[in-house]
Amino acid sequence: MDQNKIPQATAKRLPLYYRFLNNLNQQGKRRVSSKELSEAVKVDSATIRRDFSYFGALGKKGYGYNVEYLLGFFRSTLDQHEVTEVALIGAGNLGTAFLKYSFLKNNNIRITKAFDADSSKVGKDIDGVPIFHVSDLEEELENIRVVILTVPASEAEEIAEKLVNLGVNGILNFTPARITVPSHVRVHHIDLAVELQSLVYFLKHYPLEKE
Ligand SMILES: NC(=O)c1ccc[n+]([C@@H]2O[C@H](COP(=O)([O-])OP(=O)(O)OC[C@H]3O[C@@H](n4cnc5c(N)ncnc54)[C@H](O)[C@@H]3O)[C@@H](O)[C@H]2O)c1
Repeated sequence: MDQNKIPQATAKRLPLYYRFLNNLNQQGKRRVSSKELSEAVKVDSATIRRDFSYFGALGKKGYGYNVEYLLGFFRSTLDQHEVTEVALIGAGNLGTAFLKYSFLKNNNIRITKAFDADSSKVGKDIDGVPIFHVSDLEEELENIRVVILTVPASEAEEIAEKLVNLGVNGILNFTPARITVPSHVRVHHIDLAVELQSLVYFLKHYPLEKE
C-alpha cells in the first residue's frame, strides 16, 4: 500500500497500535476486537476501524482482527525491519531519564549516542549509551538522521542549525524553544507544559461524564 495515502493522524497512531499488538502477539493471542483495542489504546473503536481500513484490514464481525497480519503490516510501514539510530543532545535531567528508560525496547529505534557540552559527562555512558562532547558532533554523528533535543532552550536554535548542516532531517524537540529549520526537516515539539495546560483546560471546559 502507498504509505502516502495514510492520513497523518492515522500514521501518528501506528506506533501505539504496534506496541499493543506486539504485546498481544507475545502473549500468543491470534485475534483482537476493535473494542479490546479501543480500551487498551484509548482511541474510540470507530476511529480504529477507519484507521485499519486504510491498511486493508477489515475486521470480521465476531472475529475481530488478525494480530499477525496487522503486525506484519505495521512492521513494514514503521520500518521495523531496519534499526533506526537516534542521537540525544543534552544528557541532563530529562535526557538522562530518556537514556535510562527503555521505552524503545520493543521496536527497532535505538538511542545509540548522546552528546553534551559538559566535559565532566563526556567519556561516560548512561545505560550503555556513550556520551560525546557536542563539539565532536561532526565526527561522531555519522549516519544518524534523527535527534532528540533536550538542551536548555537558549541552545536549541544553534544546535538545530548544526544538526541540519550535518544531514539530520528529524528532530524531536523537548525544549520550549521554537526552532527554525529548512522545509525538508521535520520537527516535532513536545511541550509538557502546553500538554498539561491543555489537559486542565479540557477538564474544566469539557468534563467527561461518568458512565
Ligand atoms: N526536566 C523536565 O522535566 C523538562 C520537562 C519538559 C521540558 N524540559 C526541557 O528540556 C530541556 C532540558 O531540561 P533539563 O531539565 O534536562 O535540563 P538540564 O540542565 O538538566 O540538562 C541540559 C543538559 O544540556 C547540556 N547542554 C547545555 N548546553 C549544551 C549544548 N550547547 N550542547 C549540548 N549539550 C548542552 C547541559 O550540560 C545539560 O547536561 C530544557 O529545554 C527544558 O526546558 C525539561
